[in-house]
Parts: sequence; structure tokens; C-alpha cells
Amino acid sequence: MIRFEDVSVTYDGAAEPTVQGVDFEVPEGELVLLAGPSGVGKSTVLGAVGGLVPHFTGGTLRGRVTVAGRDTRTHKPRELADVVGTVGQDPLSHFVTDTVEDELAYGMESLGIAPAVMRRRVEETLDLLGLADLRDHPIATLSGGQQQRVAIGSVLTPHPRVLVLDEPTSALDPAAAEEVLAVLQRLVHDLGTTVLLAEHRLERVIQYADRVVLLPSPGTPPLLGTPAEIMAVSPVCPPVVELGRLAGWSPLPLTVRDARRRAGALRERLAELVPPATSARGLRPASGAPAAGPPPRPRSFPPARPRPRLLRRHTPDSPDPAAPVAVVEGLAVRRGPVEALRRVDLTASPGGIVALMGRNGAGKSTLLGTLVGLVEPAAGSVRVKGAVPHRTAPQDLIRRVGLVPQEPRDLLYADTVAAECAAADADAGAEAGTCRALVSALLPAITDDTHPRDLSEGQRLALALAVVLTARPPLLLLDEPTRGLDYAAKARLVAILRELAAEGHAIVLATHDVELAAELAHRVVVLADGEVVADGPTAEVVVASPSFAPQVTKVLAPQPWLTVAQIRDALTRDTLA
Ligand SMILES: Nc1ncnc2c1ncn2[C@@H]1O[C@H](COP(=O)(O)OP(=O)(O)OP(=O)(O)O)[C@@H](O)[C@H]1O
Ligand SMILES: Nc1ncnc2c1ncn2[C@@H]1O[C@H](COP(=O)(O)OP(=O)(O)OP(=O)(O)O)[C@@H](O)[C@H]1O
Repeated sequence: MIRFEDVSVTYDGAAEPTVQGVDFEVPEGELVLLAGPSGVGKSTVLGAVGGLVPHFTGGTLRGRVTVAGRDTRTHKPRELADVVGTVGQDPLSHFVTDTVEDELAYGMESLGIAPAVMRRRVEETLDLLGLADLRDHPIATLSGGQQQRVAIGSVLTPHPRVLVLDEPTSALDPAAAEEVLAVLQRLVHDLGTTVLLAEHRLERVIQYADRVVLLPSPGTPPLLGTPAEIMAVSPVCPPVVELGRLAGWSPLPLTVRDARRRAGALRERLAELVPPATSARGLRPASGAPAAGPPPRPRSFPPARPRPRLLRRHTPDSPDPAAPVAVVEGLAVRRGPVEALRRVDLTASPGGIVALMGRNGAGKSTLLGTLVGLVEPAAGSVRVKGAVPHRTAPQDLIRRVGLVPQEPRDLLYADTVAAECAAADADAGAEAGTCRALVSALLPAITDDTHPRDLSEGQRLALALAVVLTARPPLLLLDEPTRGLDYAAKARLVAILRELAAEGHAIVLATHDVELAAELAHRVVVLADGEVVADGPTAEVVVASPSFAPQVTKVLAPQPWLTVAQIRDALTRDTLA
């Protein structure tokens, strides 16, 4: 159904092809996963299926790509629209209408589908994706995950024979991600739809894949095989596979269920050992609620234009190093008709890392927004290093807090990576080269002269993270900081954030990435419908929740292990003892 014949893509101005030797076929009715490190060319391959690469992106495509027998060289993207539905990494840039319902209908209208059929499919899709309550809402007012659901719904309604999805679950809460993948699997099984999707969080998708196409490194031809074959050699793999490698299991498990079946001996050995308590990792148990702080407004969303470059290096101005950096009490926020937060308490203390979790639309970004003064409370109080964020001048606020927003693009203004980094150093009063070193530390292979617009999703996030980390704000806020990041980049981000926490910064991150929360957070706060429904040490909160438990916890329950790294450390210590 999809066929790549010796395809290479070279973007304009690039010395080398971004991908080459791409030669594989996706048969009708299969779900194929495209995996590989950040920036390796997954979006480029996906874009070539619907003809967006090179028709919209520019560059040169050599070889041949055909979809349902149509050559993408001779068929423009709109001449493929009846066969291929594509969801890109940035849904906002693809929306063409204003409301949820209109967006779901739009693709069908342009294909001339009968109104009665359209009506039925819109209703079905609203239910399928949990969007019924939002049907009249303007898309611009939806949370990130709600927008991602609309984007997925809008390509499902025309019932295309081929679906191409770029990180379709990156903004979805764990339950929503499972539901969307179950819907895709049903389309594959019941309607024979062909699905090609790229995803970094392999733990979410590997069990649904018939086959995997792995792009191992930039410019290296892809490997094609069953999930088990590819996971045996892949540089990117989910925690259960990593656990299987550590324990020497063969064949490697792909699911929690497989791993549980094999975990008997490991469980016995681990029963003697004690996992390090996450709450002991330097967290001062914040009495009361978790907190966050305001980010430098100039580097936050919505972007202030022209952007004052005012970030300054953090000079702690609190005489008591243990005093909370941010305190939120009884916070209520209204956003349009929505009561986005109610009675929220949160404390962020120096050295503490708090993960905000909860369903799409629960209010996580709103809470971060109040800490940077972008969102005004309706009731209650928010203090960041003593200041009331929405009443504090940006130049004062930015010395207290920095935010990496959910859409890193909102933070980037310059024409090149080098210029962006130089501006970040100047804003932060940091030594020249600081930001650039952080970019390289997170993801190597990002070149100085690239326009931030042309970076891959993960590369752009790495740049935005580096820009904010350069300022080293006392309170660091991160909204979904792992979209587009491969496991290695995530591990490097974890190391950098731990170091900052150890130096006394307070960190609050909103995330759906349960593995990240397990690895990094001292404390997890779960929001539901605008209210705090759980707040405690990570191990306690995630172990108690099937939705938020990481894979290792599920495999080894009731033992309270969270990550493969913990187990590796414990086994090493045991062997040395
Ligand atoms: N329009 C473009 N012009 C120039 N270079 C581009 C363009 N789009 C992508 N690139 C470059 O091609 C490389 C691959 O990008 P691509 O987005 O395909 O990677 P990816 O594997 O999808 O990454 P991620 O996992 O971070 O989403 C990157 O180095 C990126 O900078
Ligand atoms: N500008 C706005 N106008 C009206 N409603 C809004 C606006 N921004 C957000 N909302 C609504 O407020 C609620 C909370 O949104 P928020 O973005 O804080 O959720 P979230 O927990 O960050 O979600 P996600 O996990 O999907 O990013 C949602 O119901 C959303 O639709």
C-alpha cells in the first residue's frame, strides 16, 4: 500500500541527504511503527508518504514513493488526500477551521462526502476520542492534548485507506493514548486501514505494531523487522526491553505481561534489596502543596514581541535557602467558560522536583501559566519568591522563574540556532557558549546555521530547553519536556535537571510521560478536573495508580521499583557487596 524504492531526501542547502537507502513496503492492513533517535529523519519519511516532502518542504527526493499505486512525484498532496490522512507533529499549524466540530467535518467536506454520512461520522468520532463535551469549543482554547485528539479525529472522519501519524500520542495522557491506539488497531483490523506511525514512547505503541521500521542513525538505511527482531538491535527501546536486556531474558519481552511472566527469578533476587526511596533523593518533603514559579515572560508563551532580552543569571535573593520558591494557596482560575483550577495548593522548594500529572485538560498548563503570570487567578494566591506573578514586571519575574512552554516554537525567534544561543547567553548574562553547550549536551548533531523552524521536533525542544536552562532560574517550569526526545536525550535532560535541583533550583514539570516522572520527580501531584486529587512522594503516588505507574513498577509489583536504573544500581551494589 505504501512503497519506498531506494528513496533519499536532501533538504536545500544540506551537504548530505537526511535519509537515504529507504526501501520498504507497508502492506495493506498493517500497522507499522517507525522508530529511531531524535532528528534521524522519521518525520521526513512520513512526510514523503503524503507528498508533503518535498512538495511543501522543499529539497530533493530521489527514488520513488507510491501510495495505493500513485506516485507522489506526479501526484500533489491534495491529489493524495482521498487516500492518505496525515497528522503532523504540530496540529495547530494544520487546523483550518475554528471549532472542534467544523474541523472534524472539514476533510469530508473537501472530499464531497454526503451530509448525512458526515454528520454520523462526526458524532462517532466525537465519542471515540472523548471530544463530545468540547464540540462547540474554539480550537484555540483547547489544551495541548485536546488539540491533538482533534487533529487525529479530523483525519479519521474521511476514512482514508492510509493513515500517517507523527508522534500521535505525544501530548496525550496515558489513558487517552491507549484509547487512540486501540482505535487505530480497530481500524487496521476491521477496515484494513494501513497505518504508519512514528513514536518515541515505544512503551506505548510497540505491542500494537505488526512490524517496525528502524532508522538507526542519520543517513543509515532503515532496518525492517518484527518488533522483537528490531528491539533486539535497536538503540531506542522501552523500559521492559531494557529490563529484559539487564536480566538476560531471551526472547526479550515487549510488553509488561511478557516481562511479568519472566520476572520470577529477578523478583526473588530483588526482594532482598531495597530500592532507593525517591522521596529521599534530595527532596525536602514540601509540607502542604507543590508549587511552581514564573518563567521569564519574554521567553514564554504567548511570546512578547518585540522580545525584551532580559534574562539574568540567577542570584539567589532569599536569605533562607530552604524557604519555598513558590507557594500556591487556594488557587482558582477561570478560562472562558471553563473552571480550569479550583482550590489548588502547591509548594515548590529548593532542590525539589515536582511532576504535575493528570488527564488532558486537567489544568496543568494553566497552573504553570499562573506561576509565570500569564494567567490571572480568580481566587487564592500565587507567590513566586515573594512576588505575585501577574502583577510583577517581566524583568523582575524573569529573575525568579523560567518556563519551557508546551510548544517550544513560542520561545524561539532568531534565524539560526547560533543566533538563538548567543541571544540566550546575552539575556542570561551567561558566559558565551553556555547555551550552545547545553544544546549539544542534550542532542548532538544540531548544527549552528539551521533555522529553528527546520529543526526536528526533538531538536527544537532541546534548543528551547537550553535557552531556558541557560538562565538558570530559581524556579524552572517545563510543560511536556520530552516531546520528540529519544531515550538517550531524555536521560541527559534528567541528568541536567537533577544537577540543577542539587544546586538548589526548584523544578515543576507537567508531563504525561510516566517514565520521566518515575525517573526524575521527587513528588507527584495529580490534577483532575482542575483539582488536586493526589499529592505525595513519587513512589507512593505512581505505584497506587494503574495509569501513572511506569513499566518497571507494573512488572515487579508489589515491590516498589520504578526504573531500570534503580534495579541496575541495586544489582551492581549487591554483586560488589
Ligand atoms: N524543511 C527542512 N529544511 C531543512 N532541514 C530540515 C527540514 N526538515 C527537517 N530537516 C532536518 O532533517 C533532519 C531530520 O528531521 P526530522 O524532523 O525528519 O527528524 P525526526 O526523526 O522526525 O526527529 P524527531 O524525533 O525529533 O521528531 C533534522 O536534522 C532536521 O534539522
Ligand atoms: N484560553 C482558553 N480559553 C478557554 N478555555 C481554556 C483556555 N485555555 C485552556 N482552556 C481550558 O482549560 C482547561 C485546562 O487546560 P490546560 O491547558 O491547563 O490543561 P492541561 O492539563 O495542561 O492539558 P494537556 O495535558 O492536554 O496539555 C481545559 O478544559 C481547556 O480546554
